[in-house]
Amino acid sequence: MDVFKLLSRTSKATPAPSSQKLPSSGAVANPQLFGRDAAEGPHANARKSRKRKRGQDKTDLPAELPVALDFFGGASQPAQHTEKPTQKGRGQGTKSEQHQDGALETASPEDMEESAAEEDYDEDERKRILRAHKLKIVILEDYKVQEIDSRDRGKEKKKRKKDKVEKIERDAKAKKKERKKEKKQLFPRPLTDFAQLRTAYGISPRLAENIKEQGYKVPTEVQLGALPLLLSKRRDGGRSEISSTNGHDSADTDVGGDFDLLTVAPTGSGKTIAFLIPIINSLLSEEKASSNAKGPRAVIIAPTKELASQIVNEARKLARGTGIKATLMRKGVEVVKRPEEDIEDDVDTLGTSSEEDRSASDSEAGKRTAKKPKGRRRRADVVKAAILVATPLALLNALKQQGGEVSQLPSIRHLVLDEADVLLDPLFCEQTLAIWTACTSPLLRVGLWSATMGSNIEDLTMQTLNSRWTSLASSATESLPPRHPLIRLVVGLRDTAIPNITHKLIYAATEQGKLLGLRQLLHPTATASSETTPWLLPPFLIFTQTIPRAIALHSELLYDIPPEAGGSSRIAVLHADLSSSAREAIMTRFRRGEIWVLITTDLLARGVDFRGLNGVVNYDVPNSAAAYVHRVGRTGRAGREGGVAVTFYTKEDIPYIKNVANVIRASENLRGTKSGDGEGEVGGGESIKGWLLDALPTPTKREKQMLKKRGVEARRRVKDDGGKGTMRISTKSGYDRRRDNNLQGAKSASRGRVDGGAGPRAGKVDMGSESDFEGFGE
Ligand SMILES: Nc1ncnc2c1ncn2[C@@H]1O[C@H](COP(=O)(O)OP(=O)(O)OP(=O)(O)O)[C@@H](O)[C@H]1O
Repeated sequence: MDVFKLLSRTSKATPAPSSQKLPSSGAVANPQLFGRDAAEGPHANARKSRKRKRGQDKTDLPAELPVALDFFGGASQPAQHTEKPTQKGRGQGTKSEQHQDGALETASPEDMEESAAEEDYDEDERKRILRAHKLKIVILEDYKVQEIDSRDRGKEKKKRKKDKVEKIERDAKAKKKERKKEKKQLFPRPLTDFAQLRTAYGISPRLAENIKEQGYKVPTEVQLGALPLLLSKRRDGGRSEISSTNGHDSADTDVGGDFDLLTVAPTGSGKTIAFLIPIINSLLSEEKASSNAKGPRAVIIAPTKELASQIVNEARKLARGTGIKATLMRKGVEVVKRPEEDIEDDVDTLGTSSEEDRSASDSEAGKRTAKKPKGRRRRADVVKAAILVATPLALLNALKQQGGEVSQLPSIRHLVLDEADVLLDPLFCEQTLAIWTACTSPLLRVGLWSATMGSNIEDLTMQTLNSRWTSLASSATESLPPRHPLIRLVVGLRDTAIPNITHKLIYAATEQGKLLGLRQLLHPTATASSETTPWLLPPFLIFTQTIPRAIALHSELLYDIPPEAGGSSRIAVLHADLSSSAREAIMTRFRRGEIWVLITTDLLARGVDFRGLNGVVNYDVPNSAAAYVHRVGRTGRAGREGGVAVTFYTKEDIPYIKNVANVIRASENLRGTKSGDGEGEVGGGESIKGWLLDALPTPTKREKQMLKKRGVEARRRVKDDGGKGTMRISTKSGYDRRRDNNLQGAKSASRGRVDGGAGPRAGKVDMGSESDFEGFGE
């Protein structure tokens, strides 16, 4: 027996849906992943003693749809995250408290304002809360200290003789190294209630109202840490709201609101509003100072059009009624006004839909580069919105002038790189850095956000900040403002999948095995008793390695959903080769719950928020550990329990599967799984045994790089696989093949009768039997 088969055997069967809470059954009252039971604030005990009101739990809400069908938890209602804000005790005007058991208790509006205003924490309390929520905030690079160092070094050099200079340099290097090792940790006052945004940070009342209308009440970990950091103002002459490791509120730790931020926080943890709220608030205060300011002052870059348009929607909801506008970079729109003679472009090159193809999954398209503009066109509209959201290529194309020079964007004060690690990955890096460099304001503040961030990204960020500053200094006509630090905020364990989902790693041996396994997921009743088959109710996503494989798998499964349940309209494929309008239409239908199974590539692996998604199937193993974290992070969002991530692997994947197995194990450890006994705290199990992890080969650095770049090589040869076709997904639908097989069977049976013999199929047609499939890997 193949030892690797055991990997799937050791995985516990996922509980049947009846006993399981699913992501599609609606929002959870508390979206936090860690430290939920850490009673917070001086009022925590008082609140605890209040009597819990009956019938306040979300589960008591009248359901419009049967739970199993309400995939998106009432997607039509804006306040779907928590309770309806208009209902008494469920939002607006009331404060709800989340207890360990998920029940809610309420407080009066007066209580809420009062407690939020009073809520302050001493240093120990801040530390305790931040640690309970697994938040770590450090100053990565403090340029102010560096500048003082280099000034001192200059003075020393002059004073001492030449032979001592070397020693000074050595000491300086050692000092720098030491500082890097002992990064100064910060303990900002945690945001434990959204009401504090108004009472403690004075955000615009309209913005506060919009947050409330979204139904957000309990801040997630990343919001708990990042919002106070980004909203706090440096208090001149006063004490900082942020204390540092050594407890000194000295000038060098008083970073209030003035720094660049690199944030690593789990998928679905609400990073989008964590960067949008401070931007909108800052734009609103700037607006008062210079109400005539026009054009974008904040740029948000995202790797795909789907994610960019989702961010625009979120921004519009938060900025409703404030006068701040958010817009998506569209074809033919300009960001800076250009002189008439410079207006030229090939409209087709703007916002090209193929940009997302540059993601690892569709990497053949990665060869495409920003096309040079050609031909003349008429003057286009100039973006007037304050917040511009774009994919890197679309924005760069709009900024390119005749001769390839990139126009500058001196008015941009906020630059956000959402999914920063992929934006700074070789595929997008050139474009992203060109945009970053084009933002020439010395007051620019950069935010880099992702669920995964390698140390190479940190290094690249520091390098970019340094080189940008050097070039600003060399071209500045007046003195530059002092440099601000770079801060890093990490929630939980870096590069780990969220702990609230169940992982299943299934050995399928061959491509045929994977198809069989997938069909078992689609028809779970047939295998209800199986120990190794997880339950996976729609809606779910299926990821493949390449576009042709996604298309082929879609054709294969087209008729697998019975007509009574909606048939082929329930299953769709989405990839970067489709037109923008087709992509938008599919996204809308999937969000509405009309499509149940969506087959896609890594195009949808990052950032895209389908709230009630019950699971993710990695039909093809992801190209890296980070890709796994992002793909599976499409389920279990905002703290929802019950999401399932199924990964099929074959013999070809074995050299690389350790990456995935390690991520699963780390995520299960995070969840509180006790090592060795197989029993988890949250109904999970230790699905990857230590000895099996040891048995798996560790991929070399080169293998990892190649995998990231190209995926499993054998799988790319869809047609050219030496005639064996082992990597091929049949493009004939299962239904058509069954019909052909049955026809074949009927013919041979009738031949058998004529011949007087009785072949194996004589007189018997097994409709739908998996053993009748002959098309796998044909
Ligand atoms: N405080 C909150 N309470 C409840 N729901 C929230 C809260 N904050 C955000 N959400 C919801 O959580 C979901 C995920 O948020 P978001 O898309 O910002 O996650 P993310 O951290 O950017 O994830 P990814 O890393 O996958 O991009 C969204 O549906 C959002 O509306």
